[in-house]
Amino acid sequence: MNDFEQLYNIIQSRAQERPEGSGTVKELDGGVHTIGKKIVEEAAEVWMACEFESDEAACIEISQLIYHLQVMMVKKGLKPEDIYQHM
Ligand SMILES: N=c1c2ncn([C@@H]3O[C@H](COP(=O)(O)OP(=O)(O)OP(=O)(O)O)[C@@H](O)[C@H]3O)c2ncn1[C@@H]1O[C@H](COP(=O)(O)O)[C@@H](O)[C@H]1O
Repeated sequence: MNDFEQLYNIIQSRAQERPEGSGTVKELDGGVHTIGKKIVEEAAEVWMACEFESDEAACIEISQLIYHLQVMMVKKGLKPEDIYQHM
């Protein structure tokens, strides 16, 4: 289990170390357009899970949305502090 910043650090280290077989590396290599599509897809899955499925299913989809948002943050060079200042 990871919190927001732990997951961010894992994604950032994947970007730097580029281990073989990493889904994160593949997604980062797809670029902003590809990552953006994953965000939109996961956002829709969050909506559907919250409207029609269990709380657990909603939590799974929300965690996946956060992952893809963080992949975008790393791709853009944005750090958690850059986001926090707007919260
Ligand atoms: N938290 C996540 C995470 N959340 C979601 N995803 C990926 O995001 C996609 C969402 O799942 P879905 O079932 O909605 O996807 P799908 O549409 O069936 O999948 P695709 O066909 O699009 O791949 C899957 O491809 C998941 O692998 C994640 N992939 C990785 N992580 C964490 O990121 C870290 C690094 O992962 P790797 O880079 O793969 O080592 C690890 O600690 C993982 O726990």
